[in-house]
Amino acid sequence: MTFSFLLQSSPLPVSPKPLLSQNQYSLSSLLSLNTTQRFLGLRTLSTKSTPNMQDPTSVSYLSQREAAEIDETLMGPLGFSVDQLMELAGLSVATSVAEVYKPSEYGRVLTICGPGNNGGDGLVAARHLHHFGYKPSICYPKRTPKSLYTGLVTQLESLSVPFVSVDDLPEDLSKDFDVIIDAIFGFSFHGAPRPPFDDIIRRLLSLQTLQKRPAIVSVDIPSGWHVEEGDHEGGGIKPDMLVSLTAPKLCAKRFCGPHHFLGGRFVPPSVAEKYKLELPSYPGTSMCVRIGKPPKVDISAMRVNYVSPELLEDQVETDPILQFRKWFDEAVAAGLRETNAMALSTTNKDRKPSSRMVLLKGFDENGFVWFTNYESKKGSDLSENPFAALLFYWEDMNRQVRIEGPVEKISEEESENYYHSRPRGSQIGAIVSKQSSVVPGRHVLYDEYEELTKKYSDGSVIPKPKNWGGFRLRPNLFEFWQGQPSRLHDRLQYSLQDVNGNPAWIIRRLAP
Ligand SMILES: NC(=O)C1=CN([C@@H]2O[C@H](COP(=O)(O)OP(=O)(O)OC[C@H]3O[C@@H](n4cnc5c(N)ncnc54)[C@H](OP(=O)(O)O)[C@@H]3O)[C@@H](O)[C@H]2O)[C@@H](O)CC1
Ligand SMILES: Cc1cc2nc3c(=O)[nH]c(=O)nc-3n(C[C@H](O)[C@H](O)[C@H](O)COP(=O)(O)O)c2cc1C
Ligand SMILES: Cc1ncc(COP(=O)(O)O)c(C=O)c1O
Ligand SMILES: [K+]
Repeated sequence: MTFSFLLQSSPLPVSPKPLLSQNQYSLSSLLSLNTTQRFLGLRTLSTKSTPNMQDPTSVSYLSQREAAEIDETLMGPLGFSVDQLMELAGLSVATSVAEVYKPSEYGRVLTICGPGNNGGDGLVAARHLHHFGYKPSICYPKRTPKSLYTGLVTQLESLSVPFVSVDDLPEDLSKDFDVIIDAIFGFSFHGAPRPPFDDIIRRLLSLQTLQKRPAIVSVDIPSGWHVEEGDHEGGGIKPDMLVSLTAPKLCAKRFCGPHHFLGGRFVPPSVAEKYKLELPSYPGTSMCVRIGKPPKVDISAMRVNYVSPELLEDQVETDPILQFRKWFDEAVAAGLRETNAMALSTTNKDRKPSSRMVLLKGFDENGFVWFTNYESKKGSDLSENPFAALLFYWEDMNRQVRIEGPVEKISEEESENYYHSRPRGSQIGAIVSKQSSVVPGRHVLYDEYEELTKKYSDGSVIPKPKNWGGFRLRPNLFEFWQGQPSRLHDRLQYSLQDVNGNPAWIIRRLAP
């Protein structure tokens, strides 16, 4: 089964999801699942899970001369070719755009390309955006007859990306485009814009008075701005996004739009040292990094309109465990992070509820298993009221699964087996953590951790604490939720009922 999920979302940053192909859930295969999850955790922690926001005051800015010098150094002694740098610069622009403006909402992208390398970056960005699912158009009035540029044009033509002449550009650019990429002038701009770019920049300026207008993304320099002094007279374009390449130029200090990104992940340490460049580190494998504060958002206006395939009664499995397995498989195949993370809700004897995330470590017809400290808050709740609710939310698939039922401890043997399959550090962590109790400070945990690490450095077996082990929830209720437009979601509930003296799963559709 293939999926085409459309998220119509507000323009918030999204994270590229790493792919994995882990597909085992029996208790016997817990070790491999665990390893994959740890690997993912590490990878994604260093990529996008923690937004990499930079303090703009800690970033260095380049003068026009320095920018040109770095360019010459890269393409001279450092052995880069202009094609290479342009490819990486254009890719950075495309990935920055994709971080903020989703193709489902901002598909129609006009790239306006100037005569120099800034224009070349625009051509490359348009090609990548095409492959990312956008519908780019290009306006490239002063073509450079060099093979690098004619090659880029040929590549775009082979993708049927339309080229629009200045005369054919609508006077009002707001109707036909959702994003306009300003790749007109870069750091070699000087003086006042000459035709036809003066008129194009005027059209970009006239957009500013409109309420609904395309987002303007400037490559390296907002075109028309002085490379060092920026929009010092205040009459220039006000881009929504600036993608600085290599390092921000001095004019970027005057950029006050919501999205400032850095791209051009190719600066070698020698260049960074020579020009005393203080630059943010790129997260994970990303080609861009946000500089500056995240944009202010209106929380009340944050919403996603879900668009997904229908979930119909005659398509689902009659056994909810099989249906869960199907959705779990699909979530894993889609590369979702921590597919096995679930919210666990418990109540205490006073009927007060409490929720937290735990990791699912196995499921089958006997139930759903997770591991924890039996003396934790959740452990104490479950001893007072052995019923719980589990909740999975697979955001990228517009899916939610609710599972409810009675809970019991799993056997000591099962807990022992799982405990010893965990990384030794986590085994020691479980001994150190008197989970849910008050700790006077971090050092208390770390001191004991260090001590035990030394004690078990010979590789000997780390004994499982008596109070650590698994719980199993035996489901009597499932609900599979698939988000749909206008909040008319599909909800199929499975409840375990007695039918002629036999337990049977009854499927009912619930109102959204
Ligand atoms: N590591 C790096 O550094 C990397 C740099 N990269 C990219 O290169 C960009 C710099 O490129 P660049 O040097 O080709 O200059 P750029 O600004 O695109 O245009 C110059 C053209 O504009 C023209 N022009 C000038 N003023 C004008 C005016 N008033 N009105 C009209 N035209 C005017 C000028 O003509 P001229 O005045 O010389 O006759 C010339 O044709 C940089 O910003 C970044 O985007 C990345 O690709 C890779 C890594
Ligand atoms: C994604 C995620 C997975 C977690 N998995 C577990 C887990 O499997 N077992 C566990 O004891 N705590 C896990 N935790 C920590 C719990 O959420 C919680 O902080 C801890 O168990 C204490 O909860 P309690 O005081 O309500 O008992 C996880 C946290 C997150 C965010
Ligand atoms: C406190 C605690 N215990 C247990 C787990 C489950 O970890 P593992 O996959 O190593 O069993 C987690 C996971 O986040 C956790 O935070
Ligand atoms: K530009």
